[in-house]
Amino acid sequence: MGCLVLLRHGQSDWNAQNRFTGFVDVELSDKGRAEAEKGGRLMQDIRFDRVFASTLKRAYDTAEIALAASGNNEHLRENGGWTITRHDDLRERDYGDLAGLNKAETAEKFGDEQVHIWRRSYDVAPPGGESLKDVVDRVGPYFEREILPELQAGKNVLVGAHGNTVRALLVALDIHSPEEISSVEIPTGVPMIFDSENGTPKSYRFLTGE
Ligand SMILES: O=C(O)[C@@H](CO)OP(=O)(O)O
Repeated sequence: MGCLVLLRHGQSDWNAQNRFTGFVDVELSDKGRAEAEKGGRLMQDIRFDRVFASTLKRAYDTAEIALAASGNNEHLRENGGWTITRHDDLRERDYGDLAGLNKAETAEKFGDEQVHIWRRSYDVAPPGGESLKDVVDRVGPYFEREILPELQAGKNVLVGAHGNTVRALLVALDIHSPEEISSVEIPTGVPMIFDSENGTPKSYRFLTGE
């Protein structure tokens, strides 16, 4: 079994502004680029065979910055870029009508409880968007079809992901239950390395360098 690392993107401009982002293709902030570099340095011992990312630039930019900073993955450079398999199924949860709104202002308007339900419930979707369960239903099958066979073939795999796609994968892999996942928060730019059992990833730890 190869090694799996999930990497939530570094801080984005809209994370810094506390805005719902979802499918909107925003840039990394300077802090986010620095987080991606630090994450890459912490992965200096891992030589990846395959890299996957969402089609949103904050995810693949983070993966590229981290690969460059790792110093151990030059074989993945191609034509001035990097060999990364990008797919829409790995995008952040669609926040629908909330995309672009400030989270604190939205909580003032609709109440903290309603905003918490939109952000962290398992099966309630924000207006016009996806619930976490919807994300499990698109990320889980993609993982099983495209990523798991690579791990089972002994390949080391990096996935440039998003907060809610990581949370969805932790449910899809049965590492956290739908109840537990509502209180799980994923830090930006910190690699998550998985241990496997019986051919599937079963537990994880954050690589913080501490
Ligand atoms: O806005 C978003 O797309 C996500 C991740 O930044 O937010 P939240 O953590 O509130 O689900």
